[in-house]
Amino acid sequence: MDTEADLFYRLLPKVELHAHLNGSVSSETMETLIKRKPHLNIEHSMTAIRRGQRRSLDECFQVFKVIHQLVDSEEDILMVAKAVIQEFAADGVKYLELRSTPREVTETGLTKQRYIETVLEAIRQCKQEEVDIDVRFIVAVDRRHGPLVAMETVKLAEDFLLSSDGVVVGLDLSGDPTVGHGKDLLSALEKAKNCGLKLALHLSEVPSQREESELLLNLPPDRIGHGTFLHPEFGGSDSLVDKVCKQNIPIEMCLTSNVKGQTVPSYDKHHFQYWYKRGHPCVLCTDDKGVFCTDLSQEYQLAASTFGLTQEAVWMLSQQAIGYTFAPEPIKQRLEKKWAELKQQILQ
Ligand SMILES: CC(C)=CCNc1ncnc2c1ncn2[C@@H]1O[C@H](COP(=O)(O)O)[C@@H](O)[C@H]1O
Ligand SMILES: [Zn+2]
Repeated sequence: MDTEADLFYRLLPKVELHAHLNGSVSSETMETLIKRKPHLNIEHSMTAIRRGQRRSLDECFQVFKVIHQLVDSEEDILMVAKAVIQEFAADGVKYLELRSTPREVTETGLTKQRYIETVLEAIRQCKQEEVDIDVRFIVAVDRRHGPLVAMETVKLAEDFLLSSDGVVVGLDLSGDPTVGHGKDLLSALEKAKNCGLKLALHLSEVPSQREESELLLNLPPDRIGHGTFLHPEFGGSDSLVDKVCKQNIPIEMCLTSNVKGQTVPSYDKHHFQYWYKRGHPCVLCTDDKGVFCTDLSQEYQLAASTFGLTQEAVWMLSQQAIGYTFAPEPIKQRLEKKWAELKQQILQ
């Protein structure tokens, strides 16, 4: 049962800006998928990292391979996307930017175009069913697939930017950070930026990406995912920190993901502290709520208890996130209004 403190975090209106679709599948939905495909012999323990468990980055990426086997048709994607949106709404998320890598699967006839269309259909159905959440979509580029695929994905994202009635807002760069180099993807990312797609890039998620981060920060991205190793105490550099600060680029922080994926040794050592203290734009996110068995309320609660944030400070954190969304100005104003209306009821 929820305690009073839990209730505050659940009722707190929240903005989620860093959520990978296939990493966000809940254990309930996973049960359904596993039952649908018994021949794959997949057990639940292969798709989630539970409380107290830690995995290497490599092992974490193996988990996505398993999930991708379970989610490989239009029917699966529609079900998974609708469930994920409904779960975020039930957790008090009022605005969600969902991201996903379009895939093609020959056996099921899935194409990258249909993949995106199906996610957009899920968003449309949730809106029609009056789920209390505004959802936008960020098309993801998996760095492992190299420059040609990246360019193809950008073209697809550009088409949807023009035809999706404002639902497709940006481009993500993600995938195993130890594979490939950002320099090979620069021209695709530049093209995306030039055509009006906002850029949300995973940056310095692992050590030894200084050179790549310098290059990508020159674009510059509109938001940074993780940015764990940007600052000098974590092996980054003053020049990287300067660039991020001068351009005031918001950083998406995913505490549990970083602790369970072992890029950060413990919650209290998380780089959230470094940036938050400087007054830099920080936004708390889940990354992969299904894989890491968390939700956004829990991430806010963890940040508050670890770093001693008052409820007022937590409220500010969630409200400021509105400013870091890729939503157009009228939507931001609508969200500001919603936060103002809820403030008196929730913040005592
Ligand atoms: C391994 C670990 C600690 C994960 C958290 N950090 C991550 N870093 C980079 N890319 C990611 C991460 N989590 C999810 N992704 C990307 O999101 C994909 C899953 O969601 P989707 O299929 O795009 O819908 C993964 O295959 C991967 O490309
Ligand atoms: Zn991520």
